[in-house]
Order: sequence, then structure tokens, then C-alpha cells
Amino acid sequence: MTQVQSAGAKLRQAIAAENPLQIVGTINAYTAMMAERVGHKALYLSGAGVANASFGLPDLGMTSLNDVCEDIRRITGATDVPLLVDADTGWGGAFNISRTVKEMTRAGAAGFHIEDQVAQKRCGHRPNKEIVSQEEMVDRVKASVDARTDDQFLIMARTDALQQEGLQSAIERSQACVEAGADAIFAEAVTTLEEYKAFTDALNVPVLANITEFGATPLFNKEELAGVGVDLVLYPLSAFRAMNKAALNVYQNILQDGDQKAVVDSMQTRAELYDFLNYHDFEEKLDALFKK
Ligand SMILES: C[C@](O)(C(=O)O)[C@H](CC(=O)O)C(=O)O
Ligand SMILES: [Mg+2]
Repeated sequence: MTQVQSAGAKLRQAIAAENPLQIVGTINAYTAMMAERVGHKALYLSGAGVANASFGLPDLGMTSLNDVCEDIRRITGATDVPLLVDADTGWGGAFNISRTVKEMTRAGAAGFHIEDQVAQKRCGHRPNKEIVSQEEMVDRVKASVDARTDDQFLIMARTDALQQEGLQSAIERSQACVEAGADAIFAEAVTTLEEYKAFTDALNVPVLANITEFGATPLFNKEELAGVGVDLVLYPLSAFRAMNKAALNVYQNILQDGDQKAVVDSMQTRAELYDFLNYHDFEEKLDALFKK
């Protein structure tokens, strides 16, 4: 009998196999399929991405658990690669966080990260973030661990404390989260390799570096990050940002030129699109089933 591996187990296996594991943001099911096809071993659903792309909203804690679960289901329905999900602050107290774990697991997520910002959160790379006490964050982690229905579901604690309270506090918070059962730590808005090393030296669980563009963190290479003990490297919105610029260019050109000839070379062709979708397999099935 073949053992069916849970999404969480797959993510843990990928973390063990890759050094470091690169995790790419996939804003929708189709981009997730492309990332899978080119060989990525782990995918990410960004909270900012859900807010921006699915709702046209800023990343300020305005989307809900259901909003995110809808996008999780779409992506996990289209790929087999494990998906790490941004759970923001967990959307409330212990019982809300419990629902977040259970619903995300049911939707097919492999794990989530939950952060120590206040509910009225901001992007981790913006000024004037506010964080909750260490005790409150530890309670969030405890509630998450207690709610697990699959013991392989990965619970990652994110600390946004570096900006306001400094490195020592951010590390202490991370240690307290690990003590409470966190499987991994997301060190947010880190600015130097030395700081990453301080996190990885102090912790005995995988540490994630968020290499998001146009933020506080330089675009360190995965080798540099592996050199300071980082296990997971996140590119949450890289493809999304590129897609946005490409789309804007097309919209502008169609208006300016009256046709799309100048930008057609920048487009994925119909043949390429169909290839990623396995379109022809579907069509053959249709022909075989309903041949006239
Ligand atoms: C990782 C992140 O939480 C996200 O929602 O993708 C964002 C990314 C970004 O805004 O660049 C964050 O770092 O807060
Ligand atoms: Mg986020």
C-alpha cells in the first residue's frame, strides 16, 4: 500500500532535502503550476499577495481567513508542491487561531507563519509597525500547536520585533516561540548576514530569510544565506511584481498603439500556456469519450 504523504510532511521533507530550501510566491493556481514545472520544491501564498491581487487592497490586515483559504484551495488543487501560507496575526485570539490552523490544513496548506504584530498590522518592511508582548505571541504559538490536526503541519513563528526592539529581543522572542512548540522561525526585515547568523546560532529550528524586493533586506544570494545557517529563503512577491509590470506595459501599449503588436513578443504564447495546463491531455480525453 502506498502511504499518502500529508502536505506538511512533504514540506518537512523538502526542508530536510534542500540547503537552503527556496520558497517562491505563487499568486494563483496557474503561476503555481509554472513554478512546479520548472522544479520548485515549495510554494508560498503571500498575505500581501492575497490582499493586493485578489482584492485590490493594501497589506494592512483587511483580508480574512476565508479569503486566504479560497486562494489556498485554488493553488493546492492545481499542484502537488507543498504550500506555506501567510496567516498574518492569525485573525484573533486562541479560538480564531485554532480555526486558522484547522481550516488551512483542510484547504491543503503544508504550514503557516503567524506573526507578533498587532491585528492592525502592516507590511513587515514598513516603518511604525507595532508588536504584541512576547507573552501574547507565545500564546499565539501555543494555540497553533494545540490546534494541529496533522502533526506534520508546519508552524512557523514570525517576529517583527527587530525594527522596534532590536536583535536581542527578536532572538529572545524566537526562542520563546520555539519553546512553545514553533517548528521554524521567520526573521522579518533583517538587514545583514551577521544578524541572520545571530538568529541561526541561537536557535535549533530552521530559520527563514524573507528576500522580498524593495524592502529592508538586501537581495542576498541563497549561498550567502546558507553560509550563515539560513535554511529557508522566501521570495514572496517576486513573480507578482514582474507580472504587474508586464501587464501594465501591455495595457499602456494597447491604448497608445491601437494594437498589441509591439508587446506580443513579451507574451507567453498559446502553445506555452496550453503546455503548462496539459491542455492537450484534456482535449484527447474529450475526443476519446465523446467521439462522433
Ligand atoms: C512576506 C509578506 O508578509 C507577504 O505578505 O508576502 C510581506 C512581503 C512584502 O510586503 O514585501 C512582508 O514582508 O510583510
Ligand atoms: Mg504578509
